[in-house]
Amino acid sequence: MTEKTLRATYRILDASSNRALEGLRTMEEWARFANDDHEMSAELKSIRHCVANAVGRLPRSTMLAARDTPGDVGTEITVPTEMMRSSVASVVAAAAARTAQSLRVIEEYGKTIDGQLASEIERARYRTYTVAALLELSLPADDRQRRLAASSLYVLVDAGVDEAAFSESVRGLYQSGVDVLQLRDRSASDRTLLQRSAVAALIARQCGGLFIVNDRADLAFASDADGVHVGQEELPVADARRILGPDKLIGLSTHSIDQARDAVADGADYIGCGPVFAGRTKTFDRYVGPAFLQQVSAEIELPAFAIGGIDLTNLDQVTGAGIHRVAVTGAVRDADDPAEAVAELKRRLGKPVTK
Ligand SMILES: Cc1ncc(COP(=O)(O)OP(=O)(O)O)c(N)n1
Ligand SMILES: Cc1ncsc1CCOP(=O)(O)O
Ligand SMILES: [Mg+2]
Repeated sequence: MTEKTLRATYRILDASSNRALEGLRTMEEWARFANDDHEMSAELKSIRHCVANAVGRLPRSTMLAARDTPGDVGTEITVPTEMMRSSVASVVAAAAARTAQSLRVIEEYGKTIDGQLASEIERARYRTYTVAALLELSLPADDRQRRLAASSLYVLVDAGVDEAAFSESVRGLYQSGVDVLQLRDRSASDRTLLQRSAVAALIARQCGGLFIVNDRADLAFASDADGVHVGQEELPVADARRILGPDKLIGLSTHSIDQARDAVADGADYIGCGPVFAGRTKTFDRYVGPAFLQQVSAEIELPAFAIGGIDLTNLDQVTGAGIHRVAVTGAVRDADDPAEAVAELKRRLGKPVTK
């Protein structure tokens, strides 16, 4: 191994051992000071010492000489969301991932220098997988994802005639059982959409519902909505994610199984599937029908909301295709008693099959 290669290898081993030890310590602090879990704390401390002892087999002066933090280009490479942790669950999850990745790096590059080091690190890595899983499971799931998984009725509304009427309608819909509400209004100005979204986001939090802005990730961000819904021709999921970060919801419209598969690959949190039937709100050249829903139900693990012309007269065709989540507009907007329509839709949908 050339001098240059050896130095680079020690530099990698130095950086990765620091990263692994920091990740283990981050997990250990929660197990110790939040969970008061003696067994988990002791295991994480033991792993940390095993890693330190294994890395101690390497010449420390050589490792330190290879360190060059000012010259580390990686310190300049940032992604918008890496400085964002909206929950302790995401802190612990990030520490667990960072630790596992770093231990794998030490193990692989360590094999070129000291096989005993590599095997000791391998054992530490397997122990880390186990304790990290237990620690993550001890934390409340990110509430937004949990509420999304439990959602079955999603209603799209417009901005209404004024803020007071909009607020009253939104609160009434959540209180009657709507799980997810989306503001979709092409006729409203940005200012109106922002103001309505901020109000709806607040009411959603008060009522335990989710609030989504249609199309506009910027407005979703500015109003602190729970997320954004984008179509195939709008901002790609990855770009919406850069704006909203890892803990907001991004929904994507899908019209084919390939688009649904792409939505999973692109990191969408849920999908809209349609338009299923002809409806009263938006017209299309073609309708996907229940057959597309059957394909999604058979294959796609993301929460999938059927949309397009769905109401109580055809809901059985949706649930019969295996989809127990729907997004509607007219079925509630045009009902004589919207609250009763919501209650009946929820009753007919039952508890969603949590995917
Ligand atoms: C839940 C849900 N599903 C689908 C859509 C349709 O979105 P899109 O295809 O972008 O069309 P517009 O709603 O923007 O006209 C949706 N909004 N919500
Ligand atoms: C926005 C949208 N995208 C596909 S169908 C649709 C309209 C849904 O409204 P309705 O439930 O009244 O058909
Ligand atoms: Mg759209």
